Amino acid sequence: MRILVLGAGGTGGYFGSRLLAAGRDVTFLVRPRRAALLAERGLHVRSPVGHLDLPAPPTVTADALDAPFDLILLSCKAYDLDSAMDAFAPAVGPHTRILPLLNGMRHLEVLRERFGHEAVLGGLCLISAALDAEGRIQHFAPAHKLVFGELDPQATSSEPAVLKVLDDAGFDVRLSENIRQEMWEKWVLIANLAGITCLMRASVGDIIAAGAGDLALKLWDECAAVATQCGYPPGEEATQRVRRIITDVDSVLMASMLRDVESGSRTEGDHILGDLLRRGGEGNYPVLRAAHLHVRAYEARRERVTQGK
Ligand SMILES: NC(=O)C1=CN([C@@H]2O[C@H](COP(=O)(O)OP(=O)(O)OC[C@H]3O[C@@H](n4cnc5c(N)ncnc54)[C@H](OP(=O)(O)O)[C@@H]3O)[C@@H](O)[C@H]2O)C=CC1
Ligand SMILES: CC(C)(CO)C(=O)C(=O)O
Repeated sequence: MRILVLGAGGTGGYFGSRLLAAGRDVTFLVRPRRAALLAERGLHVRSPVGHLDLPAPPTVTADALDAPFDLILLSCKAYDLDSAMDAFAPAVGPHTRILPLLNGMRHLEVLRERFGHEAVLGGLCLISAALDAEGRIQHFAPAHKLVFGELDPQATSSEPAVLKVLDDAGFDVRLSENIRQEMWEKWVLIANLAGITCLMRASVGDIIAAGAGDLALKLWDECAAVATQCGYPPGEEATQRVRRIITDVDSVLMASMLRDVESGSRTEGDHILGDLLRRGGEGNYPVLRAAHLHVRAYEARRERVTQGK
C-alpha cells in the first residue's frame, strides 16, 4: 500500500517517520522549503519512546504528483486545508482513502464535498509533538496513538487494509466503531483547554490559582452542551477525564493554541472554537464566545501587524 503523508510537521512527521522506519512505502508531500531541508538534513524524531534518524526520507512536491496513492495521511493545520487539498488532489484515485488527523470536525465536510464521501475516513491522534527550530520532530510524552474508522457505518470498507498497513509500525493504532463520537469528544476537550488557557493566557494550575476554575468548568458545560445539541453528548469517561484535567491545581498544562498565541503564530481558533460556537446556533454560550472572540482579536491584530499597519 502506497502511503502519502501530507506535511512533515508534528503529527505527519512523527507518524510518517515511524511508518517509514517500519518499512512501509511512505512518501512525504511537502512544500519546496521543507523538501530542501529534508534533503539536506534528513528527518529526525526525538522521542521518549525511541529516536529516529532517517537520512533521506522520500519526498515529493505537489507539481510532481502524477499518480494515485492508496492512503493519504492528512496532517496540515486547519487553516492550510484548502492549499493542502489542492496539493494532494492529483494523488486521489478511485480507491484512495484519505485519513485526516486534524482536530475538530469541519474538515470532514470540506474533504467529503471535494473528494466524495467514500474517500474520507474519520481519524484522530493522541500525541503531543511539534517541529523544533532545527526542523526535528520533538515528541514530548510517550503517548502516540492513531484512531480511525468509517464515517458512515454502512460504507463498504477498506478498513482492514488500512489497519494492516498502520499496525505494528512503532505506535498504537485502533480501529474505532464510532469515530465521529470519538472525534467530537476530542474536539470538546481541545476546545475547553484551548479556550480557557487562551482566554486566561495561563496554564490550568495558574487559572485555578487565580480563582477562575469555575470559568473552566462553565466552558466545559457549554462545549458539552453544543456537542449534545449536535447529537454527540460526551460520554461519562470523556467527561470525567476533561473535568480531571481542568481542575488539577498542580497542572502546568496549556493548550498548543496558547503556545501558538505566545509565539505570534497563526492559530486554529476558528476551526476549534469558532466552528463549535457556530454549531451551537442561537444557544447562549458566553464563555465559549469570549474565548473565540479573544483568539479572533489576536488574529486580527496579528494580521494587521503582519501587513505593517
Ligand atoms: N501536534 C500535535 O501534537 C497534535 C496536533 N493535532 C492536530 O493535527 C493537525 C496538524 O498539526 P501539526 O502536525 O501539529 O501541525 P504542523 O504545523 O506541525 O505541521 C503541519 C504541516 O503541514 C504542512 N503543510 C501545510 N499545507 C501544506 C501544503 N499545501 N502542502 C504541503 N504541506 C503542507 C506544513 O508544511 P510547511 O512546513 O511547509 O509549513 C507543516 O509542516 C492540526 O489540526 C492539529 O490540531 C492533533 C493532535 C496532536
Ligand atoms: C490536549 C493537548 C494539550 C495535548 O497535547 C493538545 O493536543 C493541544 O493542546 O492541542
